[in-house]
Amino acid sequence: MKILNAGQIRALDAYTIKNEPISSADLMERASQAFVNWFINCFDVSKSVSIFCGKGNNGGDGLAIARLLHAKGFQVRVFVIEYTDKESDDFKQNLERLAGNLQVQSIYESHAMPELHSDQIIIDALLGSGLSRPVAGLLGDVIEHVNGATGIIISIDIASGLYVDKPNEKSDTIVKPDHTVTFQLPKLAFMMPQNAEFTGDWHVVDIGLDKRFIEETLSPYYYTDKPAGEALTKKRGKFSHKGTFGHALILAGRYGKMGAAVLSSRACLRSGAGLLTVHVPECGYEILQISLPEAMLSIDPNQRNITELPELSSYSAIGIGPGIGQEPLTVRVLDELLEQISTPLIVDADGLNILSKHPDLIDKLPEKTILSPHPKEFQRLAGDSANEFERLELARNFAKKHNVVIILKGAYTAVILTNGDVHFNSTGNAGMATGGSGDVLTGILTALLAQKYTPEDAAIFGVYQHGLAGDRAAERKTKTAMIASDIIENLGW
Ligand SMILES: NC(=O)C1=CN([C@@H]2O[C@H](COP(=O)(O)OP(=O)(O)OC[C@H]3O[C@@H](n4cnc5c(N)ncnc54)[C@H](O)[C@@H]3O)[C@@H](O)[C@H]2O)[C@@H](O)CC1
Ligand SMILES: Nc1ncnc2c1ncn2[C@@H]1O[C@H](COP(=O)(O)OP(=O)(O)O)[C@@H](O)[C@H]1O
Ligand SMILES: [K+]
Repeated sequence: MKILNAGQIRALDAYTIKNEPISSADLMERASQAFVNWFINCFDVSKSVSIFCGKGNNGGDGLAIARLLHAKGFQVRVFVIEYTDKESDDFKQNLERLAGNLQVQSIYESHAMPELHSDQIIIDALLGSGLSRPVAGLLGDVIEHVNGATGIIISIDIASGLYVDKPNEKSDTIVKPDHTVTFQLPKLAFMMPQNAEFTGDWHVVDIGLDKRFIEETLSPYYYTDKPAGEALTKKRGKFSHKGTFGHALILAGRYGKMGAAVLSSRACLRSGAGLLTVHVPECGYEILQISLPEAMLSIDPNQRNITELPELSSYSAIGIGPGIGQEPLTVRVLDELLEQISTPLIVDADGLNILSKHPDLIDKLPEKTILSPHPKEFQRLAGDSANEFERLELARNFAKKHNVVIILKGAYTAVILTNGDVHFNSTGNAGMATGGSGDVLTGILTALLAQKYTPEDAAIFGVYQHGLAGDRAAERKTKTAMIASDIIENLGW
């Protein structure tokens, strides 16, 4: 799924109206109907509804939704906020259509806010994708009032006050919805952790905007939903043998951190690698042999740390980093690896921390190396950013400059390709915020690279499957109780 900016969404609306063709009022009706279909799936008529409308098209949606919900038997109150004389045509038309059906209450002043009971559902139709400046005055007071209510809040298209595609100031007044029901495409703002309280759970409803226009509109932002994720699955051929699926090498673990080696290695085998060799310090010998008999070992001469690079010629992909520490001899191993490697590579965890401390090594990264930092590791690698939009730009520039694939981990993990395209992941949950989850991802990615997925596909697909396994684990164990091993146990495609 593509993610478009506010200007492109406007153009998409206009194109659909002109080319379908459909009147703008009918398109609004279709959007409102799509919202109502979602709504009646979630709530029954025992709930009463209060709808707060602005005077643009988002407000127009609110009025149309009021009429449609009223017709379904819901008890509906409609409030129009009189912050301006300017009204959109479709707003006006829907206001007229309400007359006789429902009484509209105007709010002129901040001290005259309606009472909101906890069993009421509040629909926020104040401002949508047309937001052009921070909310102030009466509208701001209405938003504060709505945010102070205890009932469920649902924003139409986007929370009022939230920009579609650029950062808000911390001081901005923005609705804090429990749900956002957004039209046609997810919005860039929803991907940013800083906006979590301004999106709630968000749901995309199809309003029939022009598919070809979406396809042909250039955007660097994509959302890896189920169809996009599943499209990358490679089938295992009937006559395949273990040689078909590559021989992965993982360099991981040191004294006290051997779990990282076990987790990444097990995840690698569970992700379909034909063969796996794990290079570990001597202290890892028994641990690995006993916990993961399917893996072969390459034993470092050093008891506690990785200090020597194994011979690389038999491997088809390499993963390095989980739990390796940053001892000088380990740094040298990474340096030698970068000099010698001729296969796809993923660098994670301490591997990334080493790169941060030795930036000369960044220039040695083979093209399309995958780097998988969490936010802190990325900050060490690329520096500070004022907000998450800026961080994303920093990561896009880093990926382009160094010709690497970056996996910026977190909720909606961003996979950033060497051309700067960003694929936000749709799977995963907060139960994955537990030690070792990242090591599991390293193993998955090493396995996919060994199976000849391109680095781009490996990153998008691996992140998607990692999150999906996390979702299955959360369902079986709960988000609280799940641990990284549960993610591995739920891998499979
Ligand atoms: N035909 C269409 O274009 C469709 C539009 N739809 C709805 O229309 C919305 C976009 O409509 P609009 O472009 O009218 O945008 P809004 O409803 O967000 O309103 C924009 C208006 O508010 C003003 N405004 C912007 N920021 C303000 C602020 N901080 N304080 C006060 N006024 C402010 C603008 O100057 C403009 O007049 C979408 O979010 C969606 O809800 C849907 O009905 C689908 C179809
Ligand atoms: N709230 C969340 N929602 C979705 N995924 C998450 C969330 N928190 C963490 N994750 C995922 O879990 C993994 C954690 O990786 P990382 O921080 O490297 O963990 P560790 O270093 O403990 O292995 C990442 O893939 C990240 O995307
Ligand atoms: K809204």
